[in-house]
Amino acid sequence: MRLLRFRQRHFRNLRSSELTLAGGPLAVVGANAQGKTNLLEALYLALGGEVRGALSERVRFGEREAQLFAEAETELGRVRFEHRFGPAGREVKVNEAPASLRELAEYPGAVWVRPEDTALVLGGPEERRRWMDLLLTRFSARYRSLLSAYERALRQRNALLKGQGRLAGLAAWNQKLATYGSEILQLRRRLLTRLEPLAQEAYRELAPGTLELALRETVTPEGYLEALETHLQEELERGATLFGPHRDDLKLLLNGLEAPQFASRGEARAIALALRLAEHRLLWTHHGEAPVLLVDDFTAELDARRRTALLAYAQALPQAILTGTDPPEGLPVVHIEGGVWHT
Ligand SMILES: Nc1ncnc2c1ncn2[C@@H]1O[C@H](COP(=O)(O)OP(=O)(O)OP(=O)(O)O)[C@@H](O)[C@H]1O
Repeated sequence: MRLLRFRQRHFRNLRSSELTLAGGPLAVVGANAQGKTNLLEALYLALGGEVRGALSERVRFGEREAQLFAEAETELGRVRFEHRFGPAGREVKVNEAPASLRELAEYPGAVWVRPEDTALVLGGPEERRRWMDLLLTRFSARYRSLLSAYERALRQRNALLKGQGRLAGLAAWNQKLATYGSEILQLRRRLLTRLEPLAQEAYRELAPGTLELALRETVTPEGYLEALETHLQEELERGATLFGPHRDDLKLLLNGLEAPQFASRGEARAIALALRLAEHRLLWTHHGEAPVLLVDDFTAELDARRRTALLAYAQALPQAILTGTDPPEGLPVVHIEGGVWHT
């Protein structure tokens, strides 16, 4: 997939309205706080990406609504994406017709690599769960529905465990939770089988050492219902559901050691980068065409070997956009200052 044209209005500090893009790698260069991250975030959202926090925060201070527009070339032909967001919510159109996030997932979109990704390694289990969940929703519309059905059932069951309702209703919620939860576990297992070799390969290219990925599950799909029934007393005491995908974690082992506890910052950055590149490769295989690779602050915490490997990967893609305070050698450059860009 290749982004050909991008337009924006009132997105954070961005002032220029239009950017025309060629294929291959491109560097966006500027001093701190000039809008490099904002531009990448805008491109990511324009191509269907999902971000944390309210979209209304992305509207320029003092304005009511922001608009993003992207025209891309895909194997299915030219596609035009339009987004409007503000206090009234988000409106998405694909080729002028209203569309849902679910429909956006039919395109390769973009993968966004950021310094904050180290939280995938050094942060808590919820960071890694969220990453797996977001990735799975890009492959499977069913996963998206399962996840929201599971979360709804979990809230209801937890309310009963906290004494807000009649316990007689618990059996029905156990059944629902076990049905949705088991399928979620199966889909996560399938994801991991495909993801692990890709992450290992990516890590080998970036740094010495061996990376392993595994799920840390609180319950198996087969034993789910029984676990809910047999641990009821403990769950009543704690007022929460203690088993299921909402409690699981993605185990990251570097040379056999738990990375969240033992990895250095540089190693954590390399592991996080390997996870993102694995995500990119997996989406590429799934769609049969590469997502646009967006790399924010490409020099951040990467040593020379890692930078070279990342640059080599980016240069071989149909399109990659990298930001930094200094231009990487040999790449076409767009300069950005005070939200205004120029080539
Ligand atoms: N909703 C908004 N409206 C207007 N300006 C905003 C909004 N949100 C963020 N900004 C401003 O955008 C500016 C640029 O931020 P951005 O993160 O893109 O910088 P950057 O070029 O990536 O810098 P760095 O190199 O420091 O990471 C910041 O000064 C920030 O205050």
